[in-house]
Amino acid sequence: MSNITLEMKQEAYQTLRVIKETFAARHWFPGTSGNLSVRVGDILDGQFQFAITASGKDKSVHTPEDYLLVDEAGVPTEQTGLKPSAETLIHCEIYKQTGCGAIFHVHTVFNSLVSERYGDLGTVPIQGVELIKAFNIWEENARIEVPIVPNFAHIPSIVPHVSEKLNPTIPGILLRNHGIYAWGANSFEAKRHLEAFEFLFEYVYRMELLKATSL
Ligand SMILES: CSC[C@@H](O)[C@@H](O)C(=O)COP(=O)(O)O
Ligand SMILES: [Zn+2]
Repeated sequence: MSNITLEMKQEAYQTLRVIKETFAARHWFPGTSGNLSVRVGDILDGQFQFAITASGKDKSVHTPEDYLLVDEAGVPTEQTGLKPSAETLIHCEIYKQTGCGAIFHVHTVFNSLVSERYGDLGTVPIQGVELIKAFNIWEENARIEVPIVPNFAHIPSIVPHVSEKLNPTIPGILLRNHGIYAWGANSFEAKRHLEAFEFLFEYVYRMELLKATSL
């Protein structure tokens, strides 16, 4: 599509590169897991493009073949031998539902454990923890519920669950025993949200353990 300039594309790739390096240093991409995307340009009549990590790459290293541009259907918009992330359709759906500007997905032990622990409930309830303010929720003793959707090897089967359970006031969704998708208006906000979720999941895990061991 012609409205994306080379500069816009390069800026998006550079943004992903910096985020990727930062998260890799935290060991947030074990075993090639995780994927990152940023929208490039506006959403016009439901059409948009975003830069996304290529599938199956070692996200702890940089190569000239780490990213590509896709459209709102997840189809590459340029000639490339690269395959977009296997989970591109989840990114497409989140962009469509929220109009956000960046989406980051990581697998961590804490987000996986917590998603499994609360999987049958369908949400992770969290109340009264300061980091909830990172989601722009400022009320006293705020309570949030982070949605959890089932995980399937067949990614298109996950998408309707994301559409159904996505809560526009909570910028993240857990895939059960898989990982989290967090998003924001831009990469700065998506990073803030992801960091807050990870803090809160570790808090929930440790608090449960504390309660269980101090009985
Ligand atoms: C290698 S385990 C992780 C994958 O199955 C998947 O969940 C993931 O997050 C990365 O897939 P990718 O296609 O590289 O974006
Ligand atoms: Zn994943």
